[in-house]
Amino acid sequence: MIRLDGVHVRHKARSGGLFSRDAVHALTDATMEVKRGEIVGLVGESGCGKSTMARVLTGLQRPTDGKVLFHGRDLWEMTGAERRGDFGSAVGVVFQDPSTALNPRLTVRQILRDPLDVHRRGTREAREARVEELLDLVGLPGHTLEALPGQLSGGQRQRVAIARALALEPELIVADEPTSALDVSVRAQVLNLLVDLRDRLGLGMVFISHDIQTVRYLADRIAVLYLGRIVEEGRAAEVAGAPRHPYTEALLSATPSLLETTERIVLTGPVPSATNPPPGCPFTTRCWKADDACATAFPTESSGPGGHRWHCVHPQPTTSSPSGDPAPVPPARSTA
Ligand SMILES: Nc1ncnc2c1ncn2[C@@H]1O[C@H](COP(=O)(O)OP(=O)(O)OP(=O)(O)O)[C@@H](O)[C@H]1O
Repeated sequence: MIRLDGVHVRHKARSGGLFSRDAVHALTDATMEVKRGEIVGLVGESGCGKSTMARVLTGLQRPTDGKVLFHGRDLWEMTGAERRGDFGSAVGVVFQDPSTALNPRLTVRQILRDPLDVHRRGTREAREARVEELLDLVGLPGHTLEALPGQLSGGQRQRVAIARALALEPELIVADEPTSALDVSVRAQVLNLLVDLRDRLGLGMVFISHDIQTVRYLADRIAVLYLGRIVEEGRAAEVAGAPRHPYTEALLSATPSLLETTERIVLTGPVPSATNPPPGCPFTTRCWKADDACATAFPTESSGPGGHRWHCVHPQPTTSSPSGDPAPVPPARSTA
């Protein structure tokens, strides 16, 4: 449905309010695709390029290089009207914080009707019927329609935001950390709702999170981002059950599940600056396996079964089954 082909996003770096000659490499050579009915999880630490990827996928950010193909058509060769119209209605976005994403002065009815009015969808009666259908889709009771966002709980507000994203019957939903601002008690409900909507509507979905254990629970495929690069990508069972990139293993060990006995890998130091990143593997400065071979050039792509691919000179051995079973306990280590 949608494919990024060698996408780069670079920004001009600023220092002290002035633009410098340096570039911020927010995304480098990103290639990935999302099929209909599939949930792709994007994971990585803060600043690794997740939101940039979301902006590229939703047409809000034009790549500096590379292509965004929607059903094979180059998004940036479409006219502005096509991009806003056909593409704009085919992609829905759910943001992290529903408190700031919803206009506090509009009722839920007005919030849900707004995209239908802007895109002139059907008659007035048809739009009203669609608004009620949307509320039903996300499991909210009818009286919610007359409420203001401030009168709803965080979980209910996020359901409204999801309903709004569905208003124009999109093919793709991009959800940028949609549960991070919510109470722990309602997170699972919102995650279940997203999976349920994918199943019922056959949507493609990109789910962005810094928490690989959450992503593993609902995604079909996972792409792991580090300093603007996709360092590993594949089916969730392989990436989370038998990771090949040390960074993926470190992310997995950071939030171990109750069933797993994998020892925690402590990554020391921050993610390096995205301004003029080093030519080699971006993970070199924090990797316990790094040697001179890692510092010279970005590792070429290696691949395994099911489209599993990774960029690492010293990949993790394939020790565990890709069924998601726990990997054997690795030796204790730290990058300190
Ligand atoms: N408009 C911009 N101008 C300059 N640099 C930018 C701009 N937007 C993003 N960046 C930089 O690009 C890199 C990737 O940012 P991005 O927001 O995509 O990361 P992220 O993984 O979403 O982080 P977070 O989880 O904190 O939102 C960061 O180094 C960020 O500082």
